[in-house]
Amino acid sequence: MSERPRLTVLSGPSGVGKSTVVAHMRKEHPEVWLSVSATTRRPRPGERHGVHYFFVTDDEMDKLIANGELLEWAEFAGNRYGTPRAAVLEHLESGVPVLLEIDLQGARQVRESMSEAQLVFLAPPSWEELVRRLTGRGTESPEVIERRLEAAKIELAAEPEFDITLVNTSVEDVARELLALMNVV
Ligand SMILES: Nc1ncnc2c1ncn2[C@@H]1O[C@H](COP(=O)(O)OP(=O)(O)OP(=O)(O)O)[C@@H](O)[C@H]1O
Ligand SMILES: Nc1nc2c(ncn2[C@@H]2O[C@H](COP(=O)(O)O)[C@@H](O)[C@H]2O)c(=O)[nH]1
Repeated sequence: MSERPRLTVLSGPSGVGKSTVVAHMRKEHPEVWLSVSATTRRPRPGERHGVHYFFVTDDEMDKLIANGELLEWAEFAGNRYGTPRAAVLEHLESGVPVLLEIDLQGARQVRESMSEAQLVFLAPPSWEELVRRLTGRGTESPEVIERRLEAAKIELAAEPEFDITLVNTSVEDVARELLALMNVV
């Protein structure tokens, strides 16, 4: 019987490059299963329901929370986000390496409920580069960027809570390091 893999959580400030790194990693290693979160945020152009997120209404999110269907959930910059519990547990049970890409509040909840999880913090090379990336992505209004940068200050201060920090200078390097941490390569 294969050993149950560890759950890996990837967190870090908005715009640091989490999705970019994960997409790069999964191009070469599609066997890594990335949890699809539920969110009340509106889809960005190109985002698809069930692929990037499950886009839900406030009422639907209320029900997911009330029914205990989320492993963790948090409010981030004006929207709610949560990880569907059942799919995560099923994939771990079947021996698949599982990755969650979630915020600091979610990472803290996972640490409480699944102590075997490894928590990885993705840090920017500098504050200026983080601002450049978040602004340069062009997906958020100036007001939302401001909220996300306020959250980023709190997230950066929480870095010591994580098991390991990777600095996202090179997408390729970080993707390789993450795969090694997940025992995939
Ligand atoms: N190593 C890198 N060097 C330069 N630009 C990068 C790097 N990694 C990511 N980027 C760019 O930074 C921007 C933000 O990346 P991405 O959307 O992956 O961030 P994120 O951490 O997933 O953000 P969020 O938490 O808001 O979803 C994108 O435009 C991406 O192309
Ligand atoms: N606690 C959770 N945080 C999540 C989840 N899914 C995504 N996120 C985090 O939210 C912010 C914003 O994401 P965006 O797609 O709107 O840019 C980012 O830090 C994500 O990692 C989740 O299920 N739970």
